[in-house]
Amino acid sequence: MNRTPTILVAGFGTMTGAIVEGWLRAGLDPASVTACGPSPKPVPPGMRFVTGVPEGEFDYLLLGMKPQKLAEAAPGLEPVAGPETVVLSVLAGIELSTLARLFPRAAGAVRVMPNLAAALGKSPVALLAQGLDERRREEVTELAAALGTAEWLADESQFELVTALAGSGPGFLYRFIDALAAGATRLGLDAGQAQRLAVQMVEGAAALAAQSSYSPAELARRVASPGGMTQKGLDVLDADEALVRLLTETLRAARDRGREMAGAAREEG
Ligand SMILES: NC(=O)C1=CN([C@@H]2O[C@H](COP(=O)(O)OP(=O)(O)OC[C@H]3O[C@@H](n4cnc5c(N)ncnc54)[C@H](O)[C@@H]3O)[C@@H](O)[C@H]2O)C=CC1
Ligand SMILES: O=C(O)[C@@H]1CCC=N1
Repeated sequence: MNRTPTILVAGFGTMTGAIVEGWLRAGLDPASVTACGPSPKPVPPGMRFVTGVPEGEFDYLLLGMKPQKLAEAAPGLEPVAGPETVVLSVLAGIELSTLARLFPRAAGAVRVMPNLAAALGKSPVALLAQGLDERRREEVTELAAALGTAEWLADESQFELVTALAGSGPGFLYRFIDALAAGATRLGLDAGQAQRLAVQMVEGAAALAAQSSYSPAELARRVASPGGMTQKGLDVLDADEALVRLLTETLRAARDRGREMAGAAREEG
């Protein structure tokens, strides 16, 4: 990065905490990050927390409160979002037009959708922007890349679906891991051992999928020896496309809730 940008995090919670952890891990100076909110929160060494809204200008205002709290918080934050400030929002279901309405003087607005693996620099980071010049777009890409893999979207209509996949996705995967362990426990394995085996298996399998030249479908085929055990299990998941149908409905439900929240925020304007 050509400069160390100053960042105000409004709403220092689970997600923005993971983002800041990822940035610090990537070498960002903690003194360049300030967090603010209604009540004091512990922050990493070298970083500042201000109760309320601090004075001054920041290169970025990162919004991290619950989407339903934005309308209440925005008027107090607007004074810090001047013509040099880019608003970054991880808020599910808050559209660029809502951000532009609430922060009309800002240099631009970016929807950023990571997940909690941002803390490890291993999150996909979906991005969609309005009003950014090329220099700020490059800087935003670098800030996102420090958290994992930056992925610019061209079309806001896909954003809630991408949120369901990349943002909510870890929640679904954790449920899957839990279900694997629960299934093994029901079949007789010790619960703690089942959970350890399931987590270690997923860690290795995901790492392999991420670096392999084979697609996940091909990797599954390579695990399943013809006439062997894995194929019998896959047959259960594949019967009537059971798993694909279940996950399509899972993503649809999450996406539709995002659209609902977007509609509610639009109507508040
Ligand atoms: N948890 C996750 O995995 C992900 C969350 N997100 C988004 O991140 C946002 C926050 O979610 P979490 O971190 O899970 O929630 P959280 O409850 O952990 O964090 C929210 C923070 O906002 C603060 N806050 C409340 N009212 C405020 C106000 N008026 N001004 C400033 N700060 C205020 C709270 O004190 C809290 O620290 C949501 O909008 C969500 O859509 C996005 C992607 C993934
Ligand atoms: O559950 C939510 O609404 C947020 C969005 C993605 C992950 N958590």
